[in-house]
Amino acid sequence: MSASTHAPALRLAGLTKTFDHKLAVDHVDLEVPRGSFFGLVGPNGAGKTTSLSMAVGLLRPDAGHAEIFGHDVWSAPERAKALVGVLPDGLAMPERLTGREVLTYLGLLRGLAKDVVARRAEELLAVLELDGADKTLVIEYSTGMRKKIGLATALLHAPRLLVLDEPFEAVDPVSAATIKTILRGFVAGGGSIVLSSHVMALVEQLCDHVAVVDKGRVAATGTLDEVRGGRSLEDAFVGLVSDQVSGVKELSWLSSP
Ligand SMILES: Nc1ncnc2c1ncn2[C@@H]1O[C@H](COP(=O)(O)OP(=O)(O)OP(=O)(O)O)[C@@H](O)[C@H]1O
Repeated sequence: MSASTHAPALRLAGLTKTFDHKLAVDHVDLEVPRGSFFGLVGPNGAGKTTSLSMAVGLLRPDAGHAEIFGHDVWSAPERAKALVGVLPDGLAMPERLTGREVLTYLGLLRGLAKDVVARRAEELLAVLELDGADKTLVIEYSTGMRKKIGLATALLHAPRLLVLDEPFEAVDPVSAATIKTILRGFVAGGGSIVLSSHVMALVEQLCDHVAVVDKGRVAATGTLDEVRGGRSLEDAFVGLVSDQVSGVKELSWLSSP
């Protein structure tokens, strides 16, 4: 499946979503350049997961568009979804299958040849250090193992864009280093990545572009250096969402008498 020549890897235009009269995402515009490693950061409840879910066709927006390499996620879903690998928040997995069975099932569902699925599943399980758990059912996986098998399912069909919601959450440092190497290699090979994270140091380490989302809106976006403006990303982030930080009251009853 080819990607349209000049379009960005991901383009969000006016994406909006309301839940029960509460505006969760408010006219979000965002461009993820091809070949970029793009970090999405924001406070709890800022609208990151909702935006990413709409971006990849998991949640229908109330208004706006999402395009993956120029293919509209809602009017051309087959083209768009062939080009993207997704690690959603709280990924639902077939719990009574082993990791290898999950990969085989999803690979065949994607239309990959049986031998291709078998080879890639073998490599992914080995690289993500899940081969030891090959006989283990997903229901017995730890949270970190679930993240890793989720990442494997996102990579299986060799997408050109990865959209990863908190890929490092609950992942141990050794596995995190492995995942970082895989993701850097993916970008070095011409792929594009959007990931959300609360860990600023990790975003600074990996990403070349960043967007800060706050209260359903994009508060800042650009290259990492543009958004940081000579500060650490954490300081820039806190500066952009500072009304929440300055409003924190001390819990006097926690102090020793
Ligand atoms: N299915 C839903 N039903 C009702 N409200 C929702 C639903 N999903 C999200 N929301 C609300 O939308 C807002 C944005 O939530 P979202 O999960 O997108 O934020 P987030 O930036 O990903 O947060 P976090 O960093 O805590 O994961 C929040 O106020 C949340 O309570």
